[in-house]
Amino acid sequence: MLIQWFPGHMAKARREAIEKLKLVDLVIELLDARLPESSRNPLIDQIIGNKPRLIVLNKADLADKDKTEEWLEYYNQDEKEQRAIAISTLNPKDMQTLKKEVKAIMAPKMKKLTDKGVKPRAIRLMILGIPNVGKSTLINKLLTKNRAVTGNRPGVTKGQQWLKIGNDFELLDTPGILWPKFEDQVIGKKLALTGAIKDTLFHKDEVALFALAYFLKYYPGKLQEYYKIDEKTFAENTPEFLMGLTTKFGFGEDYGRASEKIMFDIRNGKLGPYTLDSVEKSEDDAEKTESAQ
Ligand SMILES: Nc1nc2c(ncn2[C@@H]2O[C@H](COP(=O)(O)OP(=O)(O)OP(=O)(O)O)[C@@H](O)[C@H]2O)c(=O)[nH]1
Repeated sequence: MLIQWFPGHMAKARREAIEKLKLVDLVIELLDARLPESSRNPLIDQIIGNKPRLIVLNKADLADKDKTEEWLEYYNQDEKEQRAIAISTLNPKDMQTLKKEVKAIMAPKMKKLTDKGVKPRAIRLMILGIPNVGKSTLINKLLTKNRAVTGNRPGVTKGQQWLKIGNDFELLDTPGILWPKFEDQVIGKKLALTGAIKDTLFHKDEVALFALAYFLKYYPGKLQEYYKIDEKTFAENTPEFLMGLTTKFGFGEDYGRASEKIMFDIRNGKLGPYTLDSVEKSEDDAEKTESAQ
């Protein structure tokens, strides 16, 4: 579901997310592993506040493994007091890892409750993230067996239901959907390329040119292999390169059609795994923001 975001939608999404947060013990902040920073909502820390959270980089099967490791190291630095894992909803084992992590984060709180004599209860969860990061897929995958709805609990009256995951967890059946970042053109192109925002917000050629420039810089071998091009075909100048590929595809001068094909191929991992955000860049940006304040 792709939404055009306007201030009214953003305010409503924020309000709804905050309402849901009140009902849960822990929030799963779902990100796209191919763009861990660009797929975060700009106000996420404010919205989640001190609520325990597990950052989950989803679609790890489509992302560059080395970069995913770097991102996990970055998010799991001790001083950040947060936990992050990478998963793919295609991998059932990853669902077990996710549950284990949630339990580990919640263990001290749950122990405190049982020490006080409170009967042990299921951990209540919700999933929160921008469009297209895989929220609905994750909900379905977590519920492979024992799909059941529990009644008589907060939330149910608000048109939501708790879904039971075994005996240990209850999950809100509707995820929190937040708006993506769009104040920055580069982030916008990354989001369009991976399908998180409508690619019609940009001219198709713009997104394809951005993608080609990125792959030429970081993953030239993937372009070479998938499009079967030799080194000579690589033009320094990306528009020229796009023109060369259009001819190679047999699309004449239809650069729009070639751009669509390139976007489709990259979005769907045809060229292999890739990551569009880098930890170093993110650290530079954080420093710039701090020094500007
Ligand atoms: N390769 C891959 N694709 C995935 C994974 N998880 C989800 N997807 C795909 O990503 C697309 C979006 O997934 P959804 O579950 O609809 O995402 P969502 O966050 O609920 O999207 P909205 O309803 O727009 O908020 C679908 O085509 C899924 O099949 C994953 O781990 N790997």
